[in-house]
Amino acid sequence: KLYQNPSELVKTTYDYIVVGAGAGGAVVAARLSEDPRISVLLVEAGISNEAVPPVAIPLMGLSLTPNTMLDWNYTTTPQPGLNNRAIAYPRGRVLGGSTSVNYMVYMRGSSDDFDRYASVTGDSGWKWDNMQQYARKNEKLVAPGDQHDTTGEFNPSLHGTSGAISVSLGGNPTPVDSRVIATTQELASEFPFNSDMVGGDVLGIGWAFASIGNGTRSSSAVGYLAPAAGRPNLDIVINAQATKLEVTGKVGNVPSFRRVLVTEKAGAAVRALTAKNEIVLSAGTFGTPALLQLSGIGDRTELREAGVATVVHNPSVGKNMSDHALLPNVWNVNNSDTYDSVLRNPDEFNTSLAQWTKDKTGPLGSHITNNLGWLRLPKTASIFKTTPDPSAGPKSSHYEMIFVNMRVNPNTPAPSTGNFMSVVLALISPTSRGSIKITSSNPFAKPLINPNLVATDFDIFTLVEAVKAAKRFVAAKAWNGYIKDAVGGLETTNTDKEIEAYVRENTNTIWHAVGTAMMSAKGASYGVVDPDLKVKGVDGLRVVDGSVLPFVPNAHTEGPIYLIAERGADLIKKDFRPRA
Ligand SMILES: Cc1cc2nc3c(=O)[nH]c(=O)nc-3n(C[C@H](O)[C@H](O)[C@H](O)COP(=O)(O)OP(=O)(O)OC[C@H]3O[C@@H](n4cnc5c(N)ncnc54)[C@H](O)[C@@H]3O)c2cc1C
Repeated sequence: KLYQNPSELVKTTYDYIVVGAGAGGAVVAARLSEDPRISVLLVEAGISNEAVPPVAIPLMGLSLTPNTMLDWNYTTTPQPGLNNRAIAYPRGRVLGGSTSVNYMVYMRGSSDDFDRYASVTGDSGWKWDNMQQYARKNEKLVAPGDQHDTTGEFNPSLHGTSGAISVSLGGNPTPVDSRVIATTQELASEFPFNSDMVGGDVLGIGWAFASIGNGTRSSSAVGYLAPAAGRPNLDIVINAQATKLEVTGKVGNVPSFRRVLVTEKAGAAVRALTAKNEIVLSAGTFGTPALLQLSGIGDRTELREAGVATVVHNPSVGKNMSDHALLPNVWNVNNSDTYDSVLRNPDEFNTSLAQWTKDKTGPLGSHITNNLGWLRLPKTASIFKTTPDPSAGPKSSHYEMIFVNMRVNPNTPAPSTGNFMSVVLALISPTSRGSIKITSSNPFAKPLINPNLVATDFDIFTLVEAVKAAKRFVAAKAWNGYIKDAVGGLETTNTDKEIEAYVRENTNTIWHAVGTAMMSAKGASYGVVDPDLKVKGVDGLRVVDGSVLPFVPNAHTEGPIYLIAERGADLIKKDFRPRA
């Protein structure tokens, strides 16, 4: 049953309480409640995804954040690597979490990523080969919106066809796509074609998948919660913010945390809810460490400064944040068939909306990108003299190229005229690490979020090289007559020094922060959760969301987090014993 706020809840005790209904929490709540013996309450601070129709419309994803009612509306601390700019950091505050507001690029990561998670945690269950069963539980490959012939665009044997999330190739061909693919033939040694990036080797350029089915967003709310919502053993409460976990006893000499305080908003009544088995934290890379810290689990000095009494001293809580920095590069193009005009011209928008409403096709039903590329610095790059290669392995990249049939730039408003193409770069194997910490015991006060983007020599080096690679890419003959000129500052970058200044002035984030409650081996001297996702040093708490990933993967993060959550749900189910 769906409750509109915590005061409506009839029951206050469940076997499991899951906090946060995003990529992690929706999976856990849906999978646990498959077992009719298990009662589950899913607690979500935000509203229903169905309350805001544009959530379902793929290209309107661009308008859902930042600074909207669907967003936690975070701003980072000033970023030294970005000329001290403080940037917006959106996070979904809605059923589906960030999967209801994100841009829907769908990937799994590289085999190296998961093999590294296994080796860092000492748990072979996180290995790529073992995780493929969960990829299949997650993915339901469906035809693209325009039903085009997809032969040669992917390898069907690698995909799931009966999972929870609808996944498809781009449903609206753009003038950019064929030129990108032609460039992979023309400049094959530097930019080879990858026939399918979900197979574990991400390297090369190929066709992109999106969590879109029938021209509609397939979020964790749509794919996992909607089919489970009628189960008598699953309750979901929205407009319900968890503000604190409370100690309910001791097991051996460690404290149990089986009570969570929940409220609709500051000043509203507080409900105390009890989990007989476990509380599962799925509040995301910012929400989960913040809730741990508010509850006295964190670095004791930071907690003291925030006015919170320490229950468990763990200096790793909120640390080790790794994120993909994003740098949009934009060119004017000789073609009026770009998405720029759909989004700024009311007549075109209304025509497209009518088309989408009729049959879910057209620009609004399409994905922001039809092609992606995952690339490495050359082995001979000078940076490797001073920095060991931070990538997860040889099938993993240092930077990504995202090809977009419009101007993308989160830093400045779109101009009122012009047609554009963007090669958006993302820094995939950063060596910078950031952090999050609360500054007050007030759960409604914003935490300090410091992704610490582009803070190292490796990160700036890689982005500068990536800009040069993007320029080489669009200099291919395939773009003759299409690309006019670079804009947004790119046009005046010739030397490495000029490119560096441009990078620092224009880089943002692609919103993939992970790692702030990282997994590590049992008994390790660092880390927040064990490989079974149980919080170290306490009883009754697990974390299942992006915060457990020790390194940001070779993927847009929803896919890998879905996989982690599918296995996490399996681990929890295996441990289930009815409790009085
Ligand atoms: C604008 C944007 C674009 C993105 N684009 C892509 C993309 O194209 N492809 C991709 O793969 N990934 C993308 N991502 C990233 C991806 O969506 C996230 O990595 C992923 O959803 C994170 O999953 P999660 O479960 O860790 O957290 P979330 O999905 O963020 O879920 C956390 C949930 O917990 C809730 N919550 C937090 N605190 C509390 C509390 N105290 N009490 C109750 N509830 C709470 C939140 O409201 C939210 O619903 C994007 C993200 C953003 C913001």
